[in-house]
Order: sequence, then structure tokens, then C-alpha cells
Amino acid sequence: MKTIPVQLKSKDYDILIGRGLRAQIGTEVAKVWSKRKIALVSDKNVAELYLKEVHQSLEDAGFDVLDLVVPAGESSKSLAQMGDLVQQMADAGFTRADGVLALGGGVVGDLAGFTAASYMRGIAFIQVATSLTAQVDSSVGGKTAVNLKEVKNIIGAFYQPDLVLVDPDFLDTLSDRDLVEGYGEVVKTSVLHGQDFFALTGKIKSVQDIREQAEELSIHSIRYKAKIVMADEKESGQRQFLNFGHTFGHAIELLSHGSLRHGEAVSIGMVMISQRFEAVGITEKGLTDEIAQRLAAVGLPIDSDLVGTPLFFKHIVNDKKNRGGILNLVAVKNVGEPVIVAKALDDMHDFV
Ligand SMILES: NC(=O)c1ccc[n+]([C@@H]2O[C@H](COP(=O)([O-])OP(=O)(O)OC[C@H]3O[C@@H](n4cnc5c(N)ncnc54)[C@H](O)[C@@H]3O)[C@@H](O)[C@H]2O)c1
Ligand SMILES: O=C(O)C(=O)C[C@@H](O)[C@H](O)[C@H](O)COP(=O)(O)O
Ligand SMILES: [Zn+2]
Repeated sequence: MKTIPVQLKSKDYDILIGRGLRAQIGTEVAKVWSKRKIALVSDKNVAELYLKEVHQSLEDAGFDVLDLVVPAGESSKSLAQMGDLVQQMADAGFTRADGVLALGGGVVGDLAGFTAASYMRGIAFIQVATSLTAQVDSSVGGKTAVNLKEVKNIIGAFYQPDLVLVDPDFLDTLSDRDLVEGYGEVVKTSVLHGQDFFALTGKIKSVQDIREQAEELSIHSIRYKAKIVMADEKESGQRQFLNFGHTFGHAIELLSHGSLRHGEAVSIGMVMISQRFEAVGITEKGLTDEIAQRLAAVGLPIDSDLVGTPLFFKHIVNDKKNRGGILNLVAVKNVGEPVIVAKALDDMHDFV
């Protein structure tokens, strides 16, 4: 088992990565939490596969467990769903001494995390990451949020967990499409990180390759993300790099009305923004093709007609890197060399 420590001003916690960790969830949680009530949040798909055993493992470790199951999919990242969870926790008598444990992918993690951040102004939180997106990205760093119908992650909090558990064996039941979606974020991290990791994603040519290398991909991704988060927890500087591809990506995701997953939209977003920065000489010639090859090799989309439409411009205004009409776009000059390029929103039509 690998342990990656995250040390922040407010708190320190560990990310544990290893096959078979699933069987020890209760034991690991009991190392960081005293006996308490736990709201065990998962979605319908994950609950069918794993809720019973995780519930039992927590009970065996002495916890009093309340199962909270939400519908699967992005639509559960809503204020209504969060209100429902809060209501059930209040009805069950949860106090500030209790906790929330997210068992699921990025949707469950973001939703349960924001619920934990808000309930009685904050109760303890743990993430057990079951999708590739969650294992390589969303469970790390404390971004939690829900959406409004037309805006991604518009209401949320930076709220760090007490522990993150990553067991690659969970991925055995994840569909190929959901696995590949998560791989979009892996390619993002590899181009930000540097030549070693980028060379590794260069060798991934199939879904099977992702499955076989999942643990190594997670370790590389988490190490890099943890380092960035430790340096800039609240995204005032270099954490913005982790948003590479997301200005276009979030707009495309929303405009697709559920037909594209987050990682698929980010895949398109990375390629299309990189093409534009390559055209103006900021991105090294040929890098966009190298990124696109990695994504296309596993079937990720790399192009969309939605970019540049009037609605697209309406959505990019909502990017959290928009500071008073100036949009901080993430460009990658070369592998391992991300930079922020500030653009006035008024100039975006010409740029796109
Ligand atoms: N907080 C962050 O830093 C961060 C980072 C990246 C993405 N995100 C967010 O994460 C979300 C996407 O995450 P996701 O890709 O995990 O989506 P998801 O949580 O919807 O999971 C994808 C699908 O896989 C299923 N699933 C999850 N684990 C499974 C398993 N082990 N076996 C079988 N099925 C399983 C889920 O039920 C769902 O149907 C988006 O909302 C995105 O905005 C957040
Ligand atoms: O952790 C971060 O920081 C990220 O930006 C990771 C992204 O992959 C993730 O999709 C994040 O939720 C996007 O955040 P937002 O601030 O653009 O809503
Ligand atoms: Zn993302």
C-alpha cells in the first residue's frame, strides 16, 4: 500500500492507495475517526455493488451507519439533492461529532463533500474513490460543489477530507466509458506534470492498457495534484493549472445536455484550446497533436461544433478563472510548462 500525505495549513491527511483496501475500510476509518454516526453516501450503481459490504465493514469497526443513496449521474450534483441528504441527516440526529463518507465517483464525492462542508457549518468527511476520475483527481484536494442547471460547480467549498482511500480493484466493475472518461484527466495531469508522466501516457493505447496501469496512473496523478494543492489550496495561483481544458470543457459539457461526460468534454477542451495557443505561438508546435493522439487512442472525443457558438460564449463567462472580465486561460507552452494567459472576455470571440 502507498501513502501520499497531504499537508495543509488547516490540516494534514493521508491518501492511501492499494489493491484490497476495500476490505479494510472500517479499520482504516477507525484509525482517523472515533466512534460516531456515519452518513454513507453513494449512488445507485455503486450502492448495488458495494454498499452492503462497506456498511458492514464500518459497523464491524463500531460505527453507526446511515445509508444515503442518490441517483447515478451528474444531475445528482444539485441543491435539491443536497437538501435531501441534509434533511435525512437532521432527521437521523446527526451532530457536529458525526461524519460523512462518500463511496463513489466524482459526482458522489463532490455532492457528499459539499454536504459535509455545509451541515452544521461543517462535519468530518472521508472519501472512498470508486471511479477512475475520483481515484486520479476528484477525491484529492478538497474541491466540493453542486451545479445549477446552467452552471457547473457554481456553489461549493474548499473542504478537505480526513482520509482518502483509493483501491484500484473497484475499477473492475467500472464501465469502459466511465474508465476512459477518467483517463482524460490523467492525460491532463501528465501534460502538466512533465516528460516522465507524459511518456507513460504515450504508451497507453487501449482501454485494457488503462486497466492494467490504473494503479500507477493514480499514484502519478495524485502525487502531482497533492503537490499543487499543498502549494495553493484555494486556487489563487498555480492550482489554476489543474483547470487546463476546463474553460472550454465545462461549456461543452453543459451544452451537450448530458450526452458528454466531464472527462470527455475536458478532452475536447484541452485539444481545442491547445490548438488556439499553438496557432498564436504560445504552445510548442506539435504538442497539440501529441495530446490529441493520447486521447484519441482510447476513444476520447477531441473536437466539437459547440465551440464558438453564441451559447458557448455565454457559458465561458461563468468560469471561476474569470476575474472581473479577465479570463485566466491555462496554456501549456511545452510538456511540464503550464502558464496562465489572461484574456479580456471581449477578446474571446477573436481568439476562439
Ligand atoms: N472535485 C474535483 O476536484 C473534481 C475533479 C474532477 C471531476 N470532478 C467532477 O466529477 C464528476 C465526474 O466524476 P465521475 O467520472 O467519477 O462520474 P460519476 O461519479 O458519475 O461516475 C461515473 C459512473 O460510474 C459509476 N461508478 C462509479 N464507480 C463505480 C464502480 N466502481 N463500479 C461500477 N460503476 C461505478 C457511477 O455510478 C456513474 O454511473 C463531475 O461532476 C466532475 O465535475 C470533480
Ligand atoms: O482540483 C482542481 O483544482 C481542479 O480544477 C480539478 C478539475 O479536474 C475539476 O474538474 C474541478 O472540479 C474543476 O473545478 P472548477 O473550479 O473549474 O469548477
Ligand atoms: Zn475536471
